[in-house]
Parts: sequence; structure tokens; C-alpha cells
Amino acid sequence: MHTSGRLVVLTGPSGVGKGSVMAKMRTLLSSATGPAPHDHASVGTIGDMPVWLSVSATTRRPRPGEVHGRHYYFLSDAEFDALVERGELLEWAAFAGNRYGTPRAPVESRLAEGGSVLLEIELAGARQVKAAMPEALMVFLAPPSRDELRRRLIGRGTEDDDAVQARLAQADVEISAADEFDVTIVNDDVTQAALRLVDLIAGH
Ligand SMILES: Nc1nc2c(ncn2[C@@H]2O[C@H](COP(=O)(O)OP(=O)(O)O)[C@@H](O)[C@H]2O)c(=O)[nH]1
Ligand SMILES: Nc1ncnc2c1ncn2[C@@H]1O[C@H](COP(=O)(O)OP(=O)(O)O)[C@@H](O)[C@H]1O
Repeated sequence: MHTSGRLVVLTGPSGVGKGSVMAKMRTLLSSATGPAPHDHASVGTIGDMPVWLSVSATTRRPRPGEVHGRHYYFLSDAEFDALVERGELLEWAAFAGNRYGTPRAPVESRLAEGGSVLLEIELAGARQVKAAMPEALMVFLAPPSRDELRRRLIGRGTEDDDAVQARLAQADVEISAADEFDVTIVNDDVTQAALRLVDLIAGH
């Protein structure tokens, strides 16, 4: 059994299905052991190893249904500045007009306890993590095609046209950087992609 956890970075263009794969992983990993512990960032367990999903800070406004402290910590610009100045972010980056960053302390303490931690972050942040923690496993989630990515992004219906365009432009940049990652998973089927990710975290 794998007893010591690892840091896993999951990057992929907006709309590829990162959130959907995370949600599926949560179902797969908590069904084996009953409901996940009452903690917003718990994904479940693999054997006896807890798996955590880092909750990022962002200056983006919440979408309907998004909950502060669960999906993101939704911060003002000044609050985000303060985190940056105090060195409390492991990495941060601007994306499509907003800033996003990973609070450092929870990641460090959960890794120290032997858990695995997943960061679902964009390319610039992924590069910062790789530089700071070269042992991190870098995973790229790729769409079956650019057309399918566009369909998913528009189909989700959460962004206006300008935001969709900004995300698609950034998608091209991210997809061309896929070979910087240790593994690429093509998100054809959400369950298959989630199972592959579980295998990777388990060290297979
Ligand atoms: N660098 C960095 N990127 C993040 C972080 N949290 C989220 N992101 C990325 O920011 C981008 C935009 O996220 P979001 O606004 O939720 O849009 P969505 O990916 O289209 O659902 C995505 O690529 C996320 O992976 C973070 O803490 N740091
Ligand atoms: N494998 C898949 N096949 C078809 N549709 C998918 C798949 N994965 C995700 N989707 C859909 O694509 C849209 C974007 O997925 P989402 O998880 O929000 O992406 P991301 O978190 O990467 O921005 C959602 O409407 C979701 O239901």
C-alpha cells in the first residue's frame, strides 16, 4: 500500500473537464469508505492515504452555486494582495482577467501528514510549482479536440462570449505546453480519466 502521499498538479484548458474529473474522483474514492470526512477539501482515501484537493484563492466573482471556502476563497484585490505580500501563496497567476493562487500552509501540512494533495491550476502556476517542488507529479488533462473543448465551454454556459474567447485563446497556449507534463490524460470519458488519475496518485 502507498502510505506516503504526493503532490499532484492537474492542469488543462478551461472547459476540458477538470472540475468534472475531480467530482468523479470524489465519488469513486468516497464510495469505498463511506462519506468523506467533513472537510471541504477532502476527495476521499486511497487505501489509508487521504487525498485532498487544495482550495484556491481567487479574485474572480463566484458563479451561481459556488461556495466561499469550498470552490474557492473569493477575495477582493486587496485581500489577494495581502496574501501575496505575506508570502502565503505557494504559487499564483493571472488568468483571463483575474488572479488565482494556492494557499501554502494547508498543502504543506497535509503532505507532512502523509496525505496526497491535488492542485487544479493553470499553466503558469503549474510551472512555479514544478520549479519549487520538482518531485510533484505533473498531469495535463487534454480535450479530445479543440472543437469539443469549445462545445464544452459554451455548453457549460457559465461565461459570456468575451470570457469564452479569452479562455479559448489561453487554451491554445496551454495545449502547446502539454509536453512539459509527466503524463497527459485525454478526457474522452470522465470516469476513465478519473480512474487514471486515481492510479497515478496511488503510484501506478
Ligand atoms: N495558478 C493557479 N491557477 C488556478 C488556481 N485555481 C484555479 N486555477 C485555474 O484558473 C483557471 C480558471 O479557473 P475558473 O475561473 O474556475 O474557470 P474554469 O477552469 O473555466 O472553471 C483554470 O485553469 C484553473 O485551473 C490557483 O490556485 N492557481
Ligand atoms: N468527458 C466529458 N465528456 C463530455 N462532456 C464533458 C466531459 N467532461 C466534462 N464535460 C462537460 O464540459 C463542461 C466543462 O467541464 P468542467 O468540469 O467545468 O471543466 P473545467 O473545470 O476544466 O473548466 C461541463 O459542462 C462538463 O459537464
